[in-house]
Amino acid sequence: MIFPSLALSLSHDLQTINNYIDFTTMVTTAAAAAHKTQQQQTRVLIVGNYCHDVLIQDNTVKAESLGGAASFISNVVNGMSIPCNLVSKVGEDFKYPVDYTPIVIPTAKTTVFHAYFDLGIDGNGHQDRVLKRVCACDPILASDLPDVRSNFGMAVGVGGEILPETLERMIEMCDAVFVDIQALIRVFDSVDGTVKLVKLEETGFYSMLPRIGVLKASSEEAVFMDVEEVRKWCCVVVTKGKDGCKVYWKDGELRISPFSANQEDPTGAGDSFLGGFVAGLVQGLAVPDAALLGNFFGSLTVEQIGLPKFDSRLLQRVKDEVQRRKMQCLHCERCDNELEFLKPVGHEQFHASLGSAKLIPPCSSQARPWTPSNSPKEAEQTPIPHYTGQAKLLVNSVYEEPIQTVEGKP
Ligand SMILES: Nc1ncnc2c1ncn2[C@@H]1O[C@H](COP(=O)(O)OP(=O)(O)OP(=O)(O)O)[C@@H](O)[C@H]1O
Ligand SMILES: O[C@H]1[C@H](O)[C@@H](O)[C@H](O)[C@@H](O)[C@H]1O
Repeated sequence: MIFPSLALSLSHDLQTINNYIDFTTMVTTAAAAAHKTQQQQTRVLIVGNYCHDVLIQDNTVKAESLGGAASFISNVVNGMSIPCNLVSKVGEDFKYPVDYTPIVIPTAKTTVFHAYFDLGIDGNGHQDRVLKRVCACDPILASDLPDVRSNFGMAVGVGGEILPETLERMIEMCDAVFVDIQALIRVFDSVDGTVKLVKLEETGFYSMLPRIGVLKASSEEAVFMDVEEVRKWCCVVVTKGKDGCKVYWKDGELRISPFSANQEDPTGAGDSFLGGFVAGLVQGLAVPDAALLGNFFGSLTVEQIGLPKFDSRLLQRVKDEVQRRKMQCLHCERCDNELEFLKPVGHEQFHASLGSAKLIPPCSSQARPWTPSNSPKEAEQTPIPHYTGQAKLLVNSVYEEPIQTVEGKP
């Protein structure tokens, strides 16, 4: 049996059959390997440091929470019940309870970012925050990675912790590697840690592009690479905030529709997108459907402050929709081992089904009966001020300590 994501689309909005990709062998191999190990365990390896995020507006700390692309991504991947492995480094000051124990470096502190939401708006809404890395934990070395093969590797550093040797090792040990460009092109002001971006081709990572599967960038980051050049080597996904995303491959490109959202905090939207995208591929979706799942999780993330808490009924519904979609696409299997980049028939319907899942009213802690698997900690809610000053309830089960705020001392 062929891995479902290798299905050939019979879509009516086909561009031309010549657009069919033939260059993503690594992603394809990962999909095939994932299928082989499906009965055992698909391995997703997430590499990037956890961090502590401080959100600041009008000189006031609005919220503090666990951050780092690795935490947002594992939150989505776990939410979709996909097992994964995570390699991260923190200092002894790290107090968040997390699912994947980080490596604790006694001589270093946990990475900390301050995100200023009132410094960088340019009128066109292009830059919605200025980031400062005020503490940096140690880099993740090749020798820190597990000595076991993975199907999907995700290089998702935030503070410069991914070194060229780290990425090299991931390429060696993973069937396909997904990279967030923020792990490659960030540099940090030596005085105040302000995050600046450099051109991808000026980094030590550029020559590795032909050996990675997917490079994801936000539209602000995408201008730091030549998309037309890079798409010759690997698949490029550019996220476009409320406008969804665009997927580029060697001989085609596709815009993937967004989901509507009431944005509270953009932090982690790109990370959750990547988590949803990879979760979709692991589950056997074609690239456009997986990107839709990415948009879906991105839109859920912007609606909450900090690391989002996904409602369990919503997650169940999403898993059901993904299963249904997988079954729907089984009939259009393709015989050669290639990833499907074109929109499979029923893509719009899949978008509508996910959209309606967003309408499920959240489980309220009052409405849910207490059971041993639904512990009091899980139902804990913490008031947190809305960015506009309005009080807002956030489900806050992830943290040992509630999200810290200044005005709304929990
Ligand atoms: N306001 C929004 N409404 C709906 N969906 C959104 C919104 N903002 C982001 N998204 C979804 O999240 C994805 C990622 O968002 P975005 O392009 O802003 O990434 P990003 O700039 O990397 O985010 P961050 O750096 O804050 O994690 C988008 O492709 C989109 O699907
Ligand atoms: O927690 C956030 C998040 O992971 C963002 O994607 C990243 O850009 C920030 O640096 C980090 O503080």
